[in-house]
Amino acid sequence: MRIVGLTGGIASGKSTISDLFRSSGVPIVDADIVARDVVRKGTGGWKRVVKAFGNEILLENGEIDRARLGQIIFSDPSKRQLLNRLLAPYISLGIFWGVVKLWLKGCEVIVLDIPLLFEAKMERWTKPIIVVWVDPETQIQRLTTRDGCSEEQARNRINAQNALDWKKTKADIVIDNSGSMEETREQFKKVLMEVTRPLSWRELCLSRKGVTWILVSGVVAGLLVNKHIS
Ligand SMILES: CC(C)(COP(=O)(O)OP(=O)(O)OC[C@H]1O[C@@H](n2cnc3c(N)ncnc32)[C@H](O)[C@@H]1O)[C@@H](O)C(=O)NCCC(=O)NCCS
Ligand SMILES: Nc1ncnc2c1ncn2[C@@H]1O[C@H](COP(=O)(O)OP(=O)(O)OP(=O)(O)O)[C@@H](O)[C@H]1O
Repeated sequence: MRIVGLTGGIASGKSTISDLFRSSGVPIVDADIVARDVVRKGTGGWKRVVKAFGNEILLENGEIDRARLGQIIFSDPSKRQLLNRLLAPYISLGIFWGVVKLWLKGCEVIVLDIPLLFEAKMERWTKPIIVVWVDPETQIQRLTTRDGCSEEQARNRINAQNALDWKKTKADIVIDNSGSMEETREQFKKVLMEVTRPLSWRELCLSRKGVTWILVSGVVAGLLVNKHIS
């Protein structure tokens, strides 16, 4: 199985690239969705977050007020570290289950869309690593437009992550998403070809097909040896 890492900065275009993968038939495990699921009302993650941040981060229906929690953690690094510490085990487990489910289905190439891939030190589990990059002005402009936040809020959010230029140096593949969607789609075509090239032996051995093949070969070899001895 090939586990491709997809990361970047906030509003650099990860979801946009994820959507292109999905519509090309490549399944995605989306860490933002996992992170939402693990804090649904009544879950273990929800209890931990409410205990640490108090009832003032709850909406009337008892769900977490994400906008409120976002304001708190993106303006206070110690609170952000606390939230990250509280949720990291739940998010990692959720991502792991996402991978297991796709493995059981027999998927051979999957993409993990993880904004904090490097920060959470998960990059060692993925190859290749794709970084979606944008220039700083475009990033601020897209973030303020999409989330309706001020430039200062946008900068706080950007600074809450490792620098995008640094992430770019750690990438196997860089998608420059600073231009038009058309330009991004053109780059994506090449990336898709690279990502869906035939699996290496190692990747094949890790896939469901490979594991089944190894098990069947082992059993057949065992039977033959047994027959030969007796
Ligand atoms: C703070 C929260 C409630 C804000 O929710 P909101 O719906 O406004 O944003 P959303 O979850 O869609 O995240 C948007 C983007 O913010 C960035 N981001 C989210 N959490 C963090 C964080 N702890 N540190 C740095 N950047 C973050 C990511 O780029 C993400 O794609 C939420 O982001 C959250 O629970 N974050 C902690 C969990 C986490 O680490 N998520 C990232 C998954 S790896
Ligand atoms: N090439 C592009 N041209 C114009 N707008 C774009 C382009 N790529 C993405 N956008 C827009 O920029 C915004 C951010 O993109 P997207 O949501 O894909 O980023 P993201 O990295 O997934 O964000 P987050 O980190 O918050 O999850 C969205 O409003 C999206 O429609």
